[in-house]
Amino acid sequence: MAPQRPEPLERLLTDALAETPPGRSIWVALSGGLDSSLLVHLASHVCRRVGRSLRAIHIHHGLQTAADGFEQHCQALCKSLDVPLTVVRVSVGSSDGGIEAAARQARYAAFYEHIPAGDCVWLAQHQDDQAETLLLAALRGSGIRGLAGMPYRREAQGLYFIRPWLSVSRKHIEACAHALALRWCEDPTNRDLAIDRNRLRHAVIPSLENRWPHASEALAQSAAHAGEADALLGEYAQAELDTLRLSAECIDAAALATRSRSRQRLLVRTLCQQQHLPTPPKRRLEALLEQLAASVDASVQVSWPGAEARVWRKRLYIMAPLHPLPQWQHTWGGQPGLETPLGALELAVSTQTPLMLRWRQGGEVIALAGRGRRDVKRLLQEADIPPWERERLIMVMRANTCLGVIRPPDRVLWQAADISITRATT
Ligand SMILES: Nc1ncnc2c1ncn2[C@@H]1O[C@H](COP(=O)(O)OP(=O)(O)OP(=O)(O)O)[C@@H](O)[C@H]1O
Repeated sequence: MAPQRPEPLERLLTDALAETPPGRSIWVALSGGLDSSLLVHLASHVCRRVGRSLRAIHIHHGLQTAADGFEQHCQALCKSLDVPLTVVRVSVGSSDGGIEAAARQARYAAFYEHIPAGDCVWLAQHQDDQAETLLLAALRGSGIRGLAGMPYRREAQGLYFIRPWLSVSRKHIEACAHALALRWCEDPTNRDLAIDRNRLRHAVIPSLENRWPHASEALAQSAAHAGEADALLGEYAQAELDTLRLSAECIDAAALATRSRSRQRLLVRTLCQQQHLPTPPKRRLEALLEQLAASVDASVQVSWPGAEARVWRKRLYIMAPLHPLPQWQHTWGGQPGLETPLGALELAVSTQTPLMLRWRQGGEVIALAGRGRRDVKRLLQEADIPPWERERLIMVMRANTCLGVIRPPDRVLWQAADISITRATT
């Protein structure tokens, strides 16, 4: 392997710095493997040169006996570079995707918990990792989002994740590490061919490269094209959803039903992504689309893990699954921040006598200013509140008199003439 100079890799780090908000720290996600060990090494030079704050974070998964050795290596490396290191021990639970996916989940949860919002995390994945990710997605039958592989830059839960070396080959990184006589830890599981990614890395891709020497580069390039197409579709879908939106909660199902099937699929998936909900599996999605044009009175519900969709009065609602409500009622002195099963009630009311809060039971009547005594049921129908929400309203009661109807956490639907319920923030 011909030794490589590190300058091109350092230049990519300088480019990545431009993507990092000024005044915020950069954190190298340091596994202790070759790539991230080289990343923290070169990042320490680049950041020192331009006076940016650099830190490293190592997640100790505790999954293998070698894990302690990884931590010691990270400690020694960061000490030699004078880079502050945070080590987080996590316990890896179970996941449908196997132990690898569970470790990844635990790792990201640790990033979100231990890195301040607004900071930037640098990951050491490179072109060959991207090629593997694309092939894995294709073998799962993924759509364009999966085929886009890993993004260069992504924002999640207030953190910025950047992969500065996504366009660099593994060979180049390895040659640089050797040229610098760098030390790193070899993960013994990297050789385990029972793991899909390892099989691609050690058996499938080398065989492809025998015939097509630039196979990894070409696959990574395809992922980049798919990423661009995905982003573009996202922009179109976003603009179209804006025209279909009827309120913060729903879009026009009748208008959606007039679009082509492929457009409907894109719009429903984008709607889910906007709400940070999982997208429906193929069959569930088709079942939902079949029912988009249901009659006004029909009430359609299609569920999938982590989300559900409802069509009601020709409107499409997509939401997190509604869990059954527990038995609950509570005495309220009128102060904001009262914890309810649906979150903290951010409302206040000045009252001499304590009020009782409870779920709607039916039969409540409220005396409204200028409108007299009204059935809450009738008011809910007139206000077009969807049926599933009608059961999740909080009634403000004094003895048997209904004084207010609240949609948690802070929307007062109606209040009686002799009371004033206000938002705590105003
Ligand atoms: N235990 C960990 N602690 C902190 N960051 C990690 C850890 N494991 C992985 N990462 C980050 O996620 C990236 C991708 O993980 P992956 O498992 O593909 O890498 P690796 O082969 O373990 O390590 P390397 O990329 O350093 O050779 C790593 O480059 C690293 O930046």
